[in-house]
Amino acid sequence: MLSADILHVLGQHPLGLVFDIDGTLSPIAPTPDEARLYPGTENYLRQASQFARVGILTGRAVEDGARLVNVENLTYIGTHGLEWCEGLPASHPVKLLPEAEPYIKPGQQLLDLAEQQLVPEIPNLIVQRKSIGGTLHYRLVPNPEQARELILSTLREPAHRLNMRLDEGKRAVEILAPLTINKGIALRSFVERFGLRGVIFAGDDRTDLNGILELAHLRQDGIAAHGIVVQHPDTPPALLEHADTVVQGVAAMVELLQDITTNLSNAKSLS
Ligand SMILES: O=P(O)(O)OC[C@H]1O[C@H](O[C@H]2O[C@H](CO)[C@@H](O)[C@H](O)[C@H]2O)[C@H](O)[C@@H](O)[C@@H]1O
Repeated sequence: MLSADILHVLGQHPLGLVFDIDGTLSPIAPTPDEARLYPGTENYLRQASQFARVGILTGRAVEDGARLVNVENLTYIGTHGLEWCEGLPASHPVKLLPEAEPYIKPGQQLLDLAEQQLVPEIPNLIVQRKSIGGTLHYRLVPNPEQARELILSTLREPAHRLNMRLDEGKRAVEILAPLTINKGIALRSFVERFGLRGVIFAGDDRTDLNGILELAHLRQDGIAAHGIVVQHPDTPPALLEHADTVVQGVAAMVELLQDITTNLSNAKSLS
């Protein structure tokens, strides 16, 4: 059953629904390429897009996130807010924010360095390249904690020199542009771009905290906003603290998405 607050948000027009992918709509998989949407998710997203603006807000590159979701007529926002695509990239242009462009080359240099120095040393390390920077995945390496330390110690100085930023994700080190753009700023841009009066955002990890925190600012601006956190054993406590709704795992998140879609569809048929 949907809470009164979610029902209130769903009653707003125009309405936005924004989702993280990994850990939210897709269970965490051993490698990024093995990740799949939870069964049924594509259909619910497709249905929801008939009644609301649906956004996919991910740390993956747009091309990669869109390959995984593969639903037309959604807004794909990738690389933690740096690239946007209105629809699937096969038929719509991917736009990189202009302020991110100076960081393409330094990001490539750091990833080249990782491939030269870290890949030969760390068995099963995955280097995932994005338009800006990328991610080093150490989930499958024999000694993950040792690998994490080696990655950070090898890249810290070059990252500083090249004016890039390192951060950490789930069994991963992220190479990022030193920009203040994050999922919170991207979420606000999405709301403003479509003049939304209501928005629901769902996420599960530390990069999603910026999105969840931005909802309070949107509420101050008169937008009905609701944050859903998908809880896993390693969910950062700050996310749970600021959530409006907490669901247990991806299956429960997709069940909630189904309820939201059904509600929107019923409301439409009554109007
Ligand atoms: O901030 P997010 O939008 O959640 O993106 C963070 C990273 O998510 C993906 O990696 C994670 O999921 C993989 C598939 O389940 C898993 O194998 C990996 O260990 C996780 O870190 C994605 O591949 C990265 O590009 C994102 O940066």
